[in-house]
Amino acid sequence: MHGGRKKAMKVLKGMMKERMADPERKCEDFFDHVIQELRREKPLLTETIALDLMFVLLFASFETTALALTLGVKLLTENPRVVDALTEEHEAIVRNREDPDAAVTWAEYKSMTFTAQVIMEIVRLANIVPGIFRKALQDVEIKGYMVPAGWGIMVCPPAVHLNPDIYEDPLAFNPWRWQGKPEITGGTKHFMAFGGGLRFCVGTDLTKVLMATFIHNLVTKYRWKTVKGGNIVRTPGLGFPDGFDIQLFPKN
Ligand code: HEM
Repeated sequence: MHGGRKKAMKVLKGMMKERMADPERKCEDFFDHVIQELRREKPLLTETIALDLMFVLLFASFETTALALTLGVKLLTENPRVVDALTEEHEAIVRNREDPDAAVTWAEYKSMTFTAQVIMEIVRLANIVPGIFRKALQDVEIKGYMVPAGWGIMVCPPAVHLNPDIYEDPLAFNPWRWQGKPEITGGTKHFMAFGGGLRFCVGTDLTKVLMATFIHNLVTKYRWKTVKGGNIVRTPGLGFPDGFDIQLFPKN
């Protein structure tokens, strides 16, 4: 991770230098907006902070979604019943389209009831973010323990998501456990894969759309088999030390 960060920072630094040197450049993406801010007389951030921000955002958006999908494909591979139910949902969507090759529409996305349950179940088990940090603003007593004001607190979402008192047979990949439950749009005491409160993940809806679109294409267009890897480590973040390679075959 440390080496990876160094390499990514080098690439970002290079990009920043190149873009800063080109005053004619059009504002095309978020990095350009940050650079525009840096060009102002009194910028809100320094170059170092801007680079850290770009790195953290890349990590928070790309790495999280990719990891969740990797674990998702592994869980689907091990649970063919879930793949069957997903295939049914998505093939019905394609059948109801005028143009079967058209892209997923918003209405179609909103109709993916079972897929939404699968995504909840993937992120519950993935526990991509194993710890969330907060600070006690005042003395708080919890179950007889006093947390003094000013102390740092690490909230541990996996302890909630894998608690058998909250989730029956917690290690089982069972999307049906979410059936009929109201949609969770923020963090709750029992679900905090995207954090909660003021710092609730801003990318939640985006990542759900990305995952649903990926699943849609996977189950309507392909079959697949595992080629290698798939072993999981928690250090404490989720990792695949030997990767997870699959081979895709066109469905028809
Ligand atoms: C499976 C995918 C994802 C998971 C599990 C996830 C998880 C989280 C969690 C737990 C937090 C709260 C951290 C805290 O309270 O300290 C968070 C915050 C955040 N996430 Fe995500 N995230 C995901 C995808 C994304 C995506 C796709 C983006 C951006 C496009 C994103 C951007 C952010 C940002 C900017 C914050 C900080 C919000 C703030 O502090 O106000 N995340 N995420």
